[in-house]
Amino acid sequence: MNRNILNLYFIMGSQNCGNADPLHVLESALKGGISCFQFREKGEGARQGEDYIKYARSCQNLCKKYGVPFIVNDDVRLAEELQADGVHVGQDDELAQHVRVRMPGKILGVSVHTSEEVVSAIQAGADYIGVGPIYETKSKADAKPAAGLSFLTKIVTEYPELPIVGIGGITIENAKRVIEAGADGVSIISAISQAEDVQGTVKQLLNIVK
Ligand SMILES: Cc1ncc(COP(=O)(O)OP(=O)(O)O)c(N)n1
Ligand SMILES: Cc1nc(C(=O)O)sc1CCOP(=O)(O)O
Ligand SMILES: [Mg+2]
Repeated sequence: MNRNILNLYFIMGSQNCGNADPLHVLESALKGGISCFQFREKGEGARQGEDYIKYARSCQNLCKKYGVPFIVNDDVRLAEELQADGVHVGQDDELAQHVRVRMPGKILGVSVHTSEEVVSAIQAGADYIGVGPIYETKSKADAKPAAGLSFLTKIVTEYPELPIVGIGGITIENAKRVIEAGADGVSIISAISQAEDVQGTVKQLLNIVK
C-alpha cells in the first residue's frame, strides 16, 4: 500500500452531514483533494437495506471518478460485494486475520489503542493502523477517552515502517501536531463533513498535512 493515501483520509456516512446532501459533500471533498475515503454508514440516521447498498455504490462511483481509494468500514460482506479497495475493522469487528483471508490484495486497516493490539494488527497483515481518539470526538458514541499524542508518538518510533493514521477530533487547528508526531496522515469526519466550505477546508487541510 502506498502510505500517501493516508495523508487526508475522509470518513463519512449520511448521518454526519446534517441537512446537506452526502453525495454533494463527498464530491466536494474529492474535488478538494482527499487521498482516501471510508464509507462509514452507522448509528442514528444511517441508511439501511437496499438504500444502504445503493448509496454505497454511489459513493464508490464518485471515488472511482476521482481516482481515490474506497474503503468500507466494518461491513466485510459489502466490501466483497462491491469489490471495494479495502476494509477498516476495529477491535469489536470481524477479526483482522479473517478479513485478510477474505480480502486478499485489498487494503486492510485496523484500529488500535494498545501496543498489544498493534502487534496483533501487524501479525494479521494490516496495511495500516488507525490510532485514536487523539482528541475528543462527538462523531463516535462509543469512542474511548482522548489519548493525546503520546501513544501515537510511541508507535511511530517503534514501528517506522508501519503506515499510521491519527483519528479523533482532528481539525485545521490541530492537524499539524498529529503530522509532526509522525503520523502519515489524519483521518477526519466532522471537520470536513460539517464544514461550510467543504472543498476549501479540504484544501487547507492538505496544505497542512503535505
Ligand atoms: C482510519 C480509522 N481509524 C479508526 C476507526 C475506528 O474503527 P472502530 O474502532 O471499528 O470504530 P467504528 O468506526 O467502526 O465505529 C476507523 N473507522 N477508521
Ligand atoms: C470513527 C472514529 N474512530 C475513532 C477512534 O478513536 O478509533 S474516533 C472516530 C470519530 C472521528 O470523527 P471526528 O473527526 O469527527 O472526531
Ligand atoms: Mg468498526
